[in-house]
Amino acid sequence: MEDLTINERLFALPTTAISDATGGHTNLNARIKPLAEHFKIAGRALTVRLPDGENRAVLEAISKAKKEDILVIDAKGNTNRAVAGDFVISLARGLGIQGFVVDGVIRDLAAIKALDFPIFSLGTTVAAGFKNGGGEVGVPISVGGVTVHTGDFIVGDIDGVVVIPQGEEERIAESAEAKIVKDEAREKEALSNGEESIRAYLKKVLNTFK
Ligand SMILES: O=C([O-])CC(=O)C(=O)O
Repeated sequence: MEDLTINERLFALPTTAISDATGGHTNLNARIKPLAEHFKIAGRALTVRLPDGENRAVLEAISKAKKEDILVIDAKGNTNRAVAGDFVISLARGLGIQGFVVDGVIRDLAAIKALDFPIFSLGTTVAAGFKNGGGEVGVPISVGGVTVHTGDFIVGDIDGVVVIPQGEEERIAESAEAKIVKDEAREKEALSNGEESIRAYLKKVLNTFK
């Protein structure tokens, strides 16, 4: 694994293994889902806190983001007003932003799918957000029931989104990688020989919990 960067290592890991490594305490609420099944992200958070129904601060965040950042947007669970549509998403994509995680909704889903830009959100709506201003970029936020700081590591895939607090990523990657090796060995043991090995595996596990 020495040759891979931490981004590459975490990108290669399923969120489920990362959740096992973190203890599952920093997984976003399951309502925040990828808008296409193949969407996958792994990178640093840049946080955005929006006033209810507003979205102008998303532009400020796009202008401040570094390449490969993931915008993590606290829209307070508002499902009536979009934090972005295909135009704003195109701006983000054009500047090398990796994806959005939104405790709220976006719009123009068909065009966004065509852009193949990964978004994890509560879903979609038709109405644009208000543009009166307000909101903050880079402050601690609460998204999907989890506190997120700028610089925390975010990984998202078909199962959902996990947060790794900044500084924990090496330890969590190592632990998740080890878990995968262990799970593979367990699967091999249980499934190698049909019913016989399945029964033997179940017997062993159930006995350890007696
Ligand atoms: O203007 C907005 O609020 C979002 C929008 O429609 C777009 O980005 O295309």
